[in-house]
Amino acid sequence: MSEVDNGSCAVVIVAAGSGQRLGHGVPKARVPLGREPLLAHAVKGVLKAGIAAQICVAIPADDAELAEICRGLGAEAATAGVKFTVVDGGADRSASVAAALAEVADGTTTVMVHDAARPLTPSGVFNRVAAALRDGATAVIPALAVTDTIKTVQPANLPRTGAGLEKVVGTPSRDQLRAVQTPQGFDLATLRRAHENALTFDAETASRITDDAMLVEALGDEVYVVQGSTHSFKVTTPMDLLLAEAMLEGPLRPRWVEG
Ligand SMILES: Nc1ccn([C@@H]2O[C@H](COP(=O)(O)OP(=O)(O)OP(=O)(O)O)[C@@H](O)[C@H]2O)c(=O)n1
Ligand SMILES: C[C@](O)(CO)[C@H](O)COP(=O)(O)O
Repeated sequence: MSEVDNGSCAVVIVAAGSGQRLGHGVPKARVPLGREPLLAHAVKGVLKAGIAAQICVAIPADDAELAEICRGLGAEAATAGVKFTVVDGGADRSASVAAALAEVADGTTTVMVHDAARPLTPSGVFNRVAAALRDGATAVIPALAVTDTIKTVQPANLPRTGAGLEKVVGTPSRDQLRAVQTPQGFDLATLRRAHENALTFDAETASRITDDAMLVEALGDEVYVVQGSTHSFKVTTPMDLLLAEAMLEGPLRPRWVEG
C-alpha cells in the first residue's frame, strides 16, 4: 500500500542519455535487461510503487524505437490510471529534466526525478522519498553511506621523472559522505524555481551539475536525505548490466518482472 497522496505526484523519468559508458551503440534506455528494455523496468518500478498520478518520460528526440516502447508503456500506465507523457530530452540531464517539468500536469504539487538507468529501484525507496515530502521536506534524496575511502586529488608530477600523475590533497571524513541516488523528490514549485535559477549559471558551473538536488542547494534550501538501496544502483558500465542481469535471475528479482 502506497504511503502518499499519489493524486498530486508526478514522476519524471530521464531516459534521453546516449549510454556512452555502457557502449551498446544505442541509447541506454533501449538496452535490454532480461526480456525488456531498461526504460520498461524503470516505468514498471514506478507503477509498482503506486506513488504517481503522472509519469513523464524524456527520450532522445527522433528515437522512433523508444517512442514505440513508450506507446506500450503508456497503455500499461493508463490501465493503472496513471497519465503518461513523453517529451524530447535535451543535450544534458538537466535539460531533459527541464523539458519534462514543462509538461507536468496542472494540480501537481510534488515531483520525483528518476533515472531510467536505475531500473531495479525498490518501491520502498519511492515510498521513503514520498513520506519525507509528505512530512514537509521540499527536497529529499535517497543516499547510501560510502564504503570506500575517498580522497581528494590534484595533478602532480613524480619527483625524479616528472611523469604526470595525481597526488592526494585530502581525505574527507567518511561519516559525512553519501553516495546519492534517484528518485529525488521535490515540491514542484521549488524544483521549477531551481531550474529557472540554473539558467543564470555560467558554463563552467552548469557543467558541474550532476543532479537536481544541487540546483536546490544553489537556492540555499534544505535538501533532506533518506536511506537509499543497494538495488537502486545506476547501470553505467557493462559490469553494472551484468549485475542487473544476475539480480533478475536470482532471489533479488523485482516483483514487477513476470514469470
Ligand atoms: N541528455 C541526457 C543525458 C542523460 N539523461 C539521463 O540521465 C540518467 C543518468 O545519466 P547517465 O547514466 O549518465 O546516462 P547517459 O548520459 O546515457 O550515460 P553516458 O554518460 O555513459 O553516455 C539516464 O537515465 C539518462 O538517460 C537524459 O535524460 N538526457
Ligand atoms: C542523478 C545521479 O544519478 C545521482 O547519483 C547522478 O548524479 C547522475 O550522474 P551521471 O553522470 O549523469 O551518471
